[in-house]
Parts: sequence; C-alpha cells; structure tokens
Amino acid sequence: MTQQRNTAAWREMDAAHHLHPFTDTASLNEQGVRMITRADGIYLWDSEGNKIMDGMAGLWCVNIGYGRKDLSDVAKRQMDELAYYNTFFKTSHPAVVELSHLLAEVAPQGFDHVFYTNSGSESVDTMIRMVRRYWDVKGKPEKKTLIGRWNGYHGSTIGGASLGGMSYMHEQGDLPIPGIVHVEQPWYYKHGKDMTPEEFGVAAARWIEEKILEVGADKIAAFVGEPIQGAGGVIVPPSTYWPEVQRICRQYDILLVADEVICGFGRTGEWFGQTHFGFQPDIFTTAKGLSSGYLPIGAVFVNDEVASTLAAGGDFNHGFTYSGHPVAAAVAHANVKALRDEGIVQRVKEDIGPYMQQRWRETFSQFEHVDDIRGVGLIQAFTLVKNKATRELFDNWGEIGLMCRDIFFANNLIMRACGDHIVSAPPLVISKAEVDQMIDTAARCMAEFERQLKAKGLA
Ligand SMILES: Cc1ncc(COP(=O)(O)O)c(CNc2cccc(C(=O)O)c2)c1O
Repeated sequence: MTQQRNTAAWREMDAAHHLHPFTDTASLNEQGVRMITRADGIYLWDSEGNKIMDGMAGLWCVNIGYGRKDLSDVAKRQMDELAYYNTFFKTSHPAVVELSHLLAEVAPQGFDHVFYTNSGSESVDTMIRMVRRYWDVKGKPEKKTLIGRWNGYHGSTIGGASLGGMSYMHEQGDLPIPGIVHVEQPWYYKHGKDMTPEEFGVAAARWIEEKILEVGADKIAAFVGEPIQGAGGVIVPPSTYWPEVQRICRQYDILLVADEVICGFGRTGEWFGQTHFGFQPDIFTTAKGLSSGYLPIGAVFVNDEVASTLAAGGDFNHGFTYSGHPVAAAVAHANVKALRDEGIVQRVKEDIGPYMQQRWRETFSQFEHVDDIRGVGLIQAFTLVKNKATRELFDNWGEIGLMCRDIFFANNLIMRACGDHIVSAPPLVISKAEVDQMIDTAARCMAEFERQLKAKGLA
C-alpha cells in the first residue's frame, strides 16, 4: 500500500519530482495537483475525500469501469506465475496466446493476426513501419507516404505525433517527419457550407483523392484516420464519408488504416468503430479499451492479406521488450472476455448508448451557446458557439472550452474540453441513473457557464 501522506505533502513532492504530460509545469505547480487516490465503477475519490464522477473513463480508456477485482486477481495470479517473459526468440506464453485467440474472435471478419505494443502511440508507430514494410515486400518501396488529417490525434511518439494533425505538437520537435502529409478533417459544422451532410461526406473524402493525385498514388502507402476523431473533439463524419474513403483507397491501391484506440472495444456500440461506419480497413490500431487502462497494452490488427505479405518478407525487424507482456495480456484477456460475456458492448448498442444520446441531445439543445450536439454509443460532444444562427465560434479557440470544463470540475464532474468542443466518454458500464446524474449535473454547470459568459460580456 502506498505510504499515506496528506494532500499538501503529496503536492509538494509531486511539484519537486514529477513531470506531467501535456502540462505547463510552472502553471500546474502554482495551483498544485488533484490527488486521485481510489476509484470504483464510474467514480473517483481524491485525497480530500471528494467523490468525482468520471465522465471521461480516465482518458477514454476505462471501458469496463473501475474497481474490477476479477482483473486485479488475474494480474496477481499471472504475476505470481510468470511476471515476465519476452516473445522475441521463438518463445511465447499462454497469456498472450489466449489473448490473441480471443481478439481474433471479437475482431471483424478477416482479422486473425495481432502485433502487441504498450500504448496507442506504439501501435501507430508499429503500423507506420508495417505499411512501409508491406510495400517493400510488394516490390513498391517508393510507396512510403502516409496521409493523416488535420486535427486527428495518433499519439505522442515521433511517428504518431507526425501523423496526427495537431500543429501545436508539430511545432515542438520539428515535426512532421518526412513522408507524412495531411488533409482537412470531415468537420461538417465548420466546412459543410450549403451541402447536405451526405454531400459533404463524399466531398471530404474526395480531399483525400486530391492529395493522392497531388503526391502521386505510386508514392502513397496508406490513409490513416480515427473512425471518430476523439482528442480532436469528437468529430463524427457523415455516413457517406468512410465508404467513400474506402472506395478511393481501393481505387488507388492504398492501404486503409483505422486508428481504433478510442473507438475500439465497444465505445460506439460496436466492437470497433469501423463496423459502425461500415468500412473495412486493412490494418487497425488499438490500446485503451483493450485492457480498460488497467495495464498498458496496445495491439495492431492486420488482415490476412497484410499478414501473409509481411510473412513473405521474412524478418520484420520491429518490436518491444514488453510486446505481449504476460500480465498485461492476461488482464486484457479478462477485460475483453468480460466486455463480451457480460454483454457490455451489446448494451451500449441497444440500451445505454441510445439512452445517453437521447438525454445528451434533449438536455443540451436547450442552451443558447451550444450547437452541433452529436455522438454515437457512449462518445458524445457539443460545441460552444457564440451564435447558433450564424454558426459563429468564439474568439481564441479553446479559452471558452477551458472555462466551461473548470465549472464541471468544480462540481466534481470530469468532462473534457477539446478546444471549444465539450466531450464525454464515460465507462461503458454507466447505469441509466448515473447517466441522469451526469446529465443533470452537467446541465446545472452549463446554466452557470452561460451566466458567467453574460457576466463577463463574452456573449
Ligand atoms: C486515436 C488515438 N491514437 C493514438 C493515441 C495514443 O495512445 P497513447 O496515449 O496510449 O500513446 C491516442 C491517445 N489519446 C489520448 C491520449 C491522452 C489524452 C487524450 C485526450 O483527449 O486528452 C487522448 C488516440 O486517441
């Protein structure tokens, strides 16, 4: 058990030693961290005893909810038996074999092979190396360039951050690396103009075709996208987008990659977002919901044609010390088995997902500065706007979002501000009563937010 100290002592030690991700350290240390000490179901508790509703499932990852002792029991048993061995030198172990078999069962048809990593970023970097190796083996080594999207998010490694379209990341570290280009995102609210959503979906997909023709199809290795852009603010493409993307990739002989790190393992009500949107990638990357965040693990799923091509190339010189780590694999197996056998994914599709979407839309449509209310399954969002009628956004994109998010935090509700998009992705086990509690609390916060907007003369 971690040594018990009071909040002030922990804050002081954290400020003295701990560098946090995506953080302005000086600013954080002025206010001090919030010490999260335990969690259960969809709730967190901090070191001051506050009970907090986690509307974000950690970082979009705790799909099965907190406090599952069956998962911690599995971790202990596996650790006591085989805490670690690698899968490099013609060795394997039961935990990773059982997980691989289960993943082939829950994956869409034709995905029977997985490569293991420790995170979503490592899954993305693995995919980048895989697609380039694939074209080498096919005798088309000049097909190296990958297409991503502006405001897409694919992690923080040099490859993942380059493939992502977050310019504030590119500015730090001279990114993107060569061989990665971007197209505009399928954000209908901002770019749809006078098109119907269906027309816009096709038009946005055609931006990819334009980029292919600009660079040259003989140079393009793959197109990579999240079924729904998560960290970019839950950008849900029109229904016509992904089928057209797939058609274009097939026409120009380009691999189609889905980054399912957020959308995977039940978030949309399907096992994977690709199924919800009706497209078949050649490769897809996962992490987060694979283990529900209980231990770090990621997996890259490849279809049978990609698997056989990579195999034909002999050694694929890539992998990690912890690829297929026994304890992470055992916990992921227990997690995925529970998501399936307890009907958690099915319930998102048939019951709690539709309920959340209905409550989310009917509640937030009442607010003057909320528009583009959207969501699928248990991933939902809305955009804070200055003027709904004209779709005018607020100045200084992101400032208003943080102001709104802080009101949620002050009311012990965790939601995420991605720019001026307010997003939520709770554990998939959230009950209807907890949805009602979350929505009612958020509605009170939104009323306070709009009061503050007016008081500050911002609207
Ligand atoms: C689609 C996608 N791909 C890759 C990654 C990288 O995964 P790792 O972090 O495990 O390397 C992600 C991660 N997504 C992510 C990670 C951390 C914070 C937030 C946020 O929205 O604040 C989102 C992601 O959402």
